[in-house]
Amino acid sequence: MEMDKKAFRKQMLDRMKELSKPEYEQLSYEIARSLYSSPLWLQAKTIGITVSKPPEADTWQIIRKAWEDGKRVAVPKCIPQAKQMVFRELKSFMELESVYYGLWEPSPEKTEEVLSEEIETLIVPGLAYMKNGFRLGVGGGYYDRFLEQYKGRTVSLAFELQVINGFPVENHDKPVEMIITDQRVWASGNA
Ligand SMILES: Nc1nc2c(c(=O)[nH]1)N(C=O)[C@@H](CNc1ccc(C(=O)N[C@@H](CCC(=O)O)C(=O)O)cc1)CN2
Ligand SMILES: Nc1ncnc2c1ncn2[C@@H]1O[C@H](COP(=O)(O)OP(=O)(O)OP(=O)(O)O)[C@@H](O)[C@H]1O
Repeated sequence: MEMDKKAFRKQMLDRMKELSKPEYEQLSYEIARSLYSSPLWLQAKTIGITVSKPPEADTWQIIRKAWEDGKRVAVPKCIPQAKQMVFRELKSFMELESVYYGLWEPSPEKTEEVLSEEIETLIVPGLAYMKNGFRLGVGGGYYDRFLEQYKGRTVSLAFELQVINGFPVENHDKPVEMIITDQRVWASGNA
């Protein structure tokens, strides 16, 4: 099972990497525009969001737009020993530091913690999704653990090619309410 997942993650990443830069930019832009018209975006004053690393759909432009719209942006910092995440308020990209795997995280010296209950809409990252909202993440279990106690709304952003028919789901997997792709919005009805 774990080996299956590992090979499957690599396969998904390889498929995402096949997007050309213009495709990546255009599809990311379409996903972002679709998000901006969603109540999950419009109604949230505080959003939780990761800082994307290609080939993940771009979130830098979404963070910028959130600031323009006067939203509070909370970005995760991982605590690897505990496999937990703490969200911290990002007011400038210059508050980011590169910790591992080329991921950008908020610097604890430059940012303040945002509590889970303050996040109204959480944008949940993943590599692959099923139409019913189940997702396969990068494998730390950080989001599955966070979602156990998180009470707000959830949405994932994905290229349509990441939405597939089936993959192994485990007991601890928590579906997202909605998946926004470059082509459509998949609502899970699982809220
Ligand atoms: N852009 C972005 N930021 C993100 C995530 C993401 O998916 N995308 N995350 C989404 O969760 C968190 C970071 N996730 C991580 C997941 C695993 C490992 C890690 O240490 N992996 C180990 C193997 C762990 C395992 O297989 O159980 C390794 O590769 O050695 C690190 C960070 C928070 N930030
Ligand atoms: N709620 C949880 N409690 C304890 N362990 C968990 C929980 N969620 C996940 N795990 C463990 O974390 C590891 C990674 O989980 P999994 O492969 O499901 O992550 P994932 O699908 O990539 O999701 P995520 O985006 O959360 O990392 C597994 O060893 C799993 O057993």
